[in-house]
Amino acid sequence: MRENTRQPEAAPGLRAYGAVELRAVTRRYGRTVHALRGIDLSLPYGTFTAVMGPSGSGKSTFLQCAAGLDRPTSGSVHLAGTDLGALGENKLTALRRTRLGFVFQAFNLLPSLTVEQNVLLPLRLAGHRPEGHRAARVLAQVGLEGHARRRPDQLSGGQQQRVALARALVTSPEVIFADEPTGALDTTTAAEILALLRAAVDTPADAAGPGGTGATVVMVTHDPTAAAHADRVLFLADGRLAGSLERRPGENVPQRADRIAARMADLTARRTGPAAHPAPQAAPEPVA
Ligand SMILES: Nc1ncnc2c1ncn2[C@@H]1O[C@H](COP(=O)(O)OP(=O)(O)OP(=O)(O)O)[C@@H](O)[C@H]1O
Repeated sequence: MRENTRQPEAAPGLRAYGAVELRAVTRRYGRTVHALRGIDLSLPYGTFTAVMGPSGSGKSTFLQCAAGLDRPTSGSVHLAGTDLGALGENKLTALRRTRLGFVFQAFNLLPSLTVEQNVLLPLRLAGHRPEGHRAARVLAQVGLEGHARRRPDQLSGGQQQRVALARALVTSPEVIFADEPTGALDTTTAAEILALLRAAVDTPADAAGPGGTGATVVMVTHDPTAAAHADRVLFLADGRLAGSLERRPGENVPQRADRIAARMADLTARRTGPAAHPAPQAAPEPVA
């Protein structure tokens, strides 16, 4: 079900390229709003990256451009080796449907469809015959065995987000883009969803990446605890990368969340405090 644009499986040199690569990406709205001012990054296969930043810093714009939902004003985006700028709308849509997964804050399930039908929707839209066993596999993966015939309004919020995650996983996507996936959930349920995203990255059996890595996850969040589940947190400020934090070996989620919250507080203070004039120019840490 992959497109021809996909790179050969397990080509050793492929690992030299990221699953998500942005080069000098800018996005302007009209003449005056510079939502992204030149983003360069490479996210390795089988990694979990969180993107944080103050309100208006460009997180959603970044996610939209990285996921091929929006086109940059300048610069290039490569997903798993495919240059999105070289694709017309039809090919871009096909790539999104077959090689990417999406999870949103509002779940975005179709209320009139059963859980199984919702999960199989990406396969249907991609023109494949939906196979019940694939829905059963991903529903088991997210802990929803036995719920296939229910409708979304018969499920809790956490269960609905599990369905959305199963729907994102059903095509074994190379990259999963998540926009505030825990924003509408309580703390315990949020932790469960984050553990499932983490598992999608850590489970080679899902074989989404070349050489059998798990999925690559890119998640926008406001929540330091959610970001603490990622391998790396990227910080955006005023449309630029303003540093990153790496996961430290042996550090637990609360400790990491504290570090992330401190960095966010620092970014926000630079923006709003007396030192915020002129606009912050934090020296970006190099992003591999
Ligand atoms: N369609 C649009 N037209 C004009 N300006 C826009 C549009 N979308 C976003 N912007 C502007 O671009 C900048 C970045 O917005 P973006 O939504 O990417 O930020 P964000 O970090 O996701 O914010 P938030 O955390 O509040 O959701 C903001 O100044 C915003 O007002």
